[in-house]
Amino acid sequence: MIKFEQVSKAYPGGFQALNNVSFNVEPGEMAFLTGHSGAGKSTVLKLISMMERPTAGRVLINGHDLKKISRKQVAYARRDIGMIFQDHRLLMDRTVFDNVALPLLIEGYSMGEARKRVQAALEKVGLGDKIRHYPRMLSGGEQQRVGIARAVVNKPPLLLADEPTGNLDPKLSAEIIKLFEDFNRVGVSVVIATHDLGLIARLRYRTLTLKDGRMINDGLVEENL
Ligand SMILES: Nc1ncnc2c1ncn2[C@@H]1O[C@H](COP(=O)(O)OP(=O)(O)OP(=O)(O)O)[C@@H](O)[C@H]1O
Repeated sequence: MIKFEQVSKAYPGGFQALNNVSFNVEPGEMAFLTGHSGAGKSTVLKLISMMERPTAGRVLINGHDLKKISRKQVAYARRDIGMIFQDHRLLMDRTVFDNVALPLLIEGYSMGEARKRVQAALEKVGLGDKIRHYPRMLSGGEQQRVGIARAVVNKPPLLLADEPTGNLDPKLSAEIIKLFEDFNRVGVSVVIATHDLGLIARLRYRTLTLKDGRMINDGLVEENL
């Protein structure tokens, strides 16, 4: 699903955010990506989602070398990736429906089809009765769920989450992780970047650990601690 081959990334100005990073994520796998602040977690996610390009090495998604995807093709290729952010990035002056429908309407779905799919996505995240609400009427955990519904509404095979539980207490965090597990159980590949080691220690998932831009460990979390 995801393959990094000796990937390095230097940002303009010369800062080396990633140094010779190699790893694979198999189709249907769920993995955590961890490391200290500034270790390079977000950079890995940005390279997968084509928001940044590597300065060396290759990133492959489903066998496609992302270097060969032109800027024009990026939006099309991104449809296979659902992104979830810590700050959820919802449009606060739009309803839950408008927020979740956005990727579908951009893709050209009819309003009728969008309505069906948005309702189904909201039901999967437990918010079937909140379609007409505005995000500010929802709790932080519920807002994060709307962000997840928006990420999954067009059924991408890959979900990338950047600190999805960063603003939530442990109980709500566990509920959000459970949602990712539900999607993973039906075959979606999931990569979650987090520095919450307590959260991942309770779960037995593969953990990729970055330190100063290098991959220092790739295994179950017990091996990392
Ligand atoms: N656009 C950019 N331009 C220059 N430097 C950048 C840019 N984006 C990130 N960096 C630097 O690259 C390094 C890695 O950043 P990255 O966001 O990948 O880390 P992270 O592990 O996700 O950190 P955090 O947990 O704090 O979000 C940091 O030192 C950061 O300052």
